[in-house]
Amino acid sequence: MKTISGLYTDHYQLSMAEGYFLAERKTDRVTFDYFFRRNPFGSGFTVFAGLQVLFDMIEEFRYDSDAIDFLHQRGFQDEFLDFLKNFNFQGSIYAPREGEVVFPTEPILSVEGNIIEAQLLETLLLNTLNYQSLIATKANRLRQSAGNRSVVEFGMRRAQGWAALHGSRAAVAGGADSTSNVQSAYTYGLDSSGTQAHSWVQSFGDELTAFRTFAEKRPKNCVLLVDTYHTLNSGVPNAITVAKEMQQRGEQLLGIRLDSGDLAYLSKKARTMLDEAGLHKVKIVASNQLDEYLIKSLIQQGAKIDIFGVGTNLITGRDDGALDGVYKLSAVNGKPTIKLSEDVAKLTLPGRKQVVRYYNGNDEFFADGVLLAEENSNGVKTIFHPEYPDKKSQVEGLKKEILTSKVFECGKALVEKKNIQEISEYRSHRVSHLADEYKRFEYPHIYKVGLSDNLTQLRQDLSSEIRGRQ
Ligand SMILES: Nc1ncnc2c1ncn2[C@@H]1O[C@H](COP(=O)(O)OP(=O)(O)OP(=O)(O)O)[C@@H](O)[C@H]1O
Ligand SMILES: O=P(O)(O)OC[C@H]1O[C@H](OP(=O)(O)OP(=O)(O)O)[C@H](O)[C@@H]1O
Ligand SMILES: O=C(O)c1cccnc1
Repeated sequence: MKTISGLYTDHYQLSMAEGYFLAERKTDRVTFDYFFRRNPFGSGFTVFAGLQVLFDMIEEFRYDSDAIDFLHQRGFQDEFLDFLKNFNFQGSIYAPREGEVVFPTEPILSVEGNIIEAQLLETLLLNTLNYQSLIATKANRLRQSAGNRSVVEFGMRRAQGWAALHGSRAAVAGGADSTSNVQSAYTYGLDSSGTQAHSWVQSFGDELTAFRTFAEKRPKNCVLLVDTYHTLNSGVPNAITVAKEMQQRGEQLLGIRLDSGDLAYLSKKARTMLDEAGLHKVKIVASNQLDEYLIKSLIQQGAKIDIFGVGTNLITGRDDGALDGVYKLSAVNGKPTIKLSEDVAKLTLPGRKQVVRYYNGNDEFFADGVLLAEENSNGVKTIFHPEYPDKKSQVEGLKKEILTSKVFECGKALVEKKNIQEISEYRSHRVSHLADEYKRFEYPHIYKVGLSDNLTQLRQDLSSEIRGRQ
């Protein structure tokens, strides 16, 4: 299958691009903002992920002769197609680092460029950032539940097709330790790991022979699946026999895997049996429709599980099909623009903006302020609720940082590429700056995102001006 990055878009983006070109607007300068309106999974925050993948894809965003022929057949005009032949994105992108903790309403990322290049990027950008941020947020919840135990992503077989390639990467960025997805591990430098399936045991018929053969042929990182016939009567005893044989050869059985039944009960029993056989180092892996709530419950039940394998619920972002991130036009040729809505929550934020993060006295994140780009953040004393401006927070004198900076310019990323481990560490470090109330799974405290006075005023003025014209 040949994919052409420039065609990785919705048809209407190309229709508009052609329209802008033919209307001689190709030099118009615009700003688009990426933001979402609701944290997924009822979370108190979202983990921003996918940025480096987006950069790689933008750097390759081109139209080769096959793409041009294809668009020609679909009725796009020669003049526009000649323009596309030389297309490459030359705009700028402002964003936080991948792995940042982000919140609804704030413009997480802004694209500045000519109207055609900024428009053509929309679908690719939303497709990449929405899905990876969704999965990274889910993985972070699993990480929170699992504490210092390991989490392995097992979901490729249940993913929405090729989404698994990005999903596994986002899972590791969000806090999983490794993945079963070999393609994603290869593409993105992730740790891959795995155990064995029931088919291995079934193919031998005799469980002991199955375990023994696996251990003899693949002694390194050997994990035996113990629930094909009877976990406590045959699986664990046979694994113990093989573990002892391995010990005699100077080898170490890494673990056993439980994949059905009461995982708390079975893991405790299995741990006792392994310990009584002196096999304290053999780890217990558990899988079977796990999620962050089940992992929390298993730990509360005293389950003796060292490694959680999580598939379906992680890679599909259950129970949220998507992060609702959108890409909205906020300025044209230096002039702020707004999209009106009867629903105040859906009014867009006009103009070029910056996001400032404020800290409280305990070095925890206190609130985020959305300011106009030209504002001096030192002059901003108060931020106002985006829907109810009567609600405000004082931010004068608080420690602060500018969250977004220029990260892409003239067709190239400006920031050094981080490996997935570094992205995950950054996420972990940033999450540690959030107070526990925001990390609660049920009804977390709502983090404050406020607008500066100037931005509130600009939004109000523009809305009134446009409504006055209707
Ligand atoms: N101690 C426990 N507390 C809460 N939930 C558990 C516990 N043990 C297992 N579960 C979960 O209960 C669900 C059903 O487990 P069960 O063993 O019935 O699975 P199953 O899919 O029917 O088994 P099989 O794979 O053999 O068909 C799974 O999601 C499993 O993770
Ligand atoms: O349950 P998940 O979180 O999605 O994790 C992945 C599942 O995939 C494998 O099972 P498989 O697909 O072979 O079938 P099974 O569930 O019937 O064991 C594995 O044994 C896990 O049970
Ligand atoms: O390695 C495993 O045990 C594994 C991998 C994918 C799905 N289920 C289990």
